[in-house]
Amino acid sequence: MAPNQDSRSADPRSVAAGSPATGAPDRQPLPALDLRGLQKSFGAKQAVRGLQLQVMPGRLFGLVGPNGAGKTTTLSMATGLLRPDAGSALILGHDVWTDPPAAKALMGVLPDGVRLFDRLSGRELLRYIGRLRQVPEDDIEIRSSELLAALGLTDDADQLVVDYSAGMTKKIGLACALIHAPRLLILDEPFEAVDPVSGEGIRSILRGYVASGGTVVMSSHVMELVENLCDSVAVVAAGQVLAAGSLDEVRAGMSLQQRFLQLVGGAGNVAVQQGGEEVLSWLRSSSV
Ligand SMILES: Nc1ncnc2c1ncn2[C@@H]1O[C@H](COP(=O)(O)OP(=O)(O)OP(=O)(O)O)[C@@H](O)[C@H]1O
Repeated sequence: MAPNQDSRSADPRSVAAGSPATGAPDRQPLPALDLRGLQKSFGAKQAVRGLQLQVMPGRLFGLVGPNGAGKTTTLSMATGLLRPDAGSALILGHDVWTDPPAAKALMGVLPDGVRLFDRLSGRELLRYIGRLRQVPEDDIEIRSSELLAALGLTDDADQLVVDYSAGMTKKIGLACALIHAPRLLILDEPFEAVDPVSGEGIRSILRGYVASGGTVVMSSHVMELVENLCDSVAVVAAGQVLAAGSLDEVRAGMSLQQRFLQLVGGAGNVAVQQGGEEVLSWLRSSSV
């Protein structure tokens, strides 16, 4: 499904000031996602520390980082689910926190631990979200059927979402994020719990979406997946961006996995040695 082209061309802020040389308007695109100095603490824990990130339109952008790095907290602030302590989040120039209707109309969101109206069937849920997003009734039916088919959910469309498996729940959440053909998709771990066949279907949907002008920002722990799917990436640790740019810039001649371990500090052999001491030695069969 192509992103909503009408709203894109209608956005007056997508045209910058006139060019002094030609008098013609510059077509400098606004970032699809612009995170400026985001901060969030939970008690004494600083989860996100002045995080800066820009994602330009047409990117398939991967956000990677170790557990507890602040990815979900960042994406929650970027999508209006969690209020930042400081900083701002702009979607194609619209501030998520001062102009939520405009910003939210432009994005589709798959949050962490999707909380859906699970007493509806998959098809009913899509109809509900479609209406909420003001999609015309006829389009809702057509889009719902296409999304259910593309995600392998047609046979389960009339089953209650509460009875869906984890992977099916992830897929119906993704369908909900797509139904209004947003211009930016923000997806927290979209491939988690999804089987390989469905995963291929999702990759194909995301590639097609980006090829038609959409932008995807997705978090993942799977480096190979990010490396094969994304064209740009940011490595986040301790609530800050350690590196961001095109995949090749960030990889710097290594695999993404190697570069990730270099940036965040590999813990691969911690079970063998720590300060020269063998740790977890009691787990080794020779010690039993
Ligand atoms: N609601 C909360 N209350 C208290 N602490 C929180 C809360 N949400 C997140 N944190 C803390 O903030 C930090 C960042 O968490 P976050 O979930 O954003 O990390 P993450 O990068 O998404 O991790 P993972 O890869 O494990 O999903 C962690 O230390 C976490 O314990």
